[in-house]
Amino acid sequence: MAEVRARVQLNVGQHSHIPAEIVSFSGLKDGHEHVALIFNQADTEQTTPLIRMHSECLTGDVFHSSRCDCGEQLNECIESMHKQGGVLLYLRQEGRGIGLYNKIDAYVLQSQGMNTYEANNHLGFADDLRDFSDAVLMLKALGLNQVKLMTNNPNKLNALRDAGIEVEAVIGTQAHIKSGHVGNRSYLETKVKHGAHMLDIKKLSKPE
Ligand SMILES: Nc1nc2c(ncn2[C@@H]2O[C@H](COP(=O)(O)OP(=O)(O)OP(=O)(O)O)[C@@H](O)[C@H]2O)c(=O)[nH]1
Ligand SMILES: [Zn+2]
Repeated sequence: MAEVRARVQLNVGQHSHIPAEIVSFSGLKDGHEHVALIFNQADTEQTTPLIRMHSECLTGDVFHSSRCDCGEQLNECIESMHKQGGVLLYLRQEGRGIGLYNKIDAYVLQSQGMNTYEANNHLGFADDLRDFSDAVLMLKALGLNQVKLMTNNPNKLNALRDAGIEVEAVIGTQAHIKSGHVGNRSYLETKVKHGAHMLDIKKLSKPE
């Protein structure tokens, strides 16, 4: 069982204009400082709030790197939750759980032609090391057993359903495509073809 440790107001978003609360927890299992952002008090005011489990991506979330779509997904999520309320779980699972330095090593291999999963495997890691059990503990600590989930990743849906959280709807995020030599098009295509992601592949293969 995890519990809310502290909850405090702050404004977020690209212009610090979106009111939210940040929540810390006690009793999480994996030793990382995961946090929740709550919009419009959705945890107490809504029976089935929109939620997102967002895995940390320093390069994408902070620097808006061309190699992925994480920062754009994060902004899209914050804007949606500003409008309709929601709970954003920001999970400290950098690089699908392999950590930042290993992710940079994987990028080196991707620059040499491997795809994102091959690079992980070449470094001795599974395709995806993430475990969403702390996310489930966070939802339960907030009293949430019934949600709408914002994702394109079927593993996240399965993780919640397996833990007894009722997922009433899955809302995909948009395809945020960046072209060019170190763009994210082939990264997103690989996630669709080999990772069963539910992104619209036609949009990805369409020339700009
Ligand atoms: N190992 C590795 N991790 C990456 C790479 N590109 C992005 N990541 C990480 O992948 C994770 C992406 O997380 P999420 O945004 O939750 O995404 P997702 O599994 O694609 O699912 P949704 O965005 O919910 O559809 C972050 O932890 C990133 O740091 C890469 O090339 N290699
Ligand atoms: Zn990223």
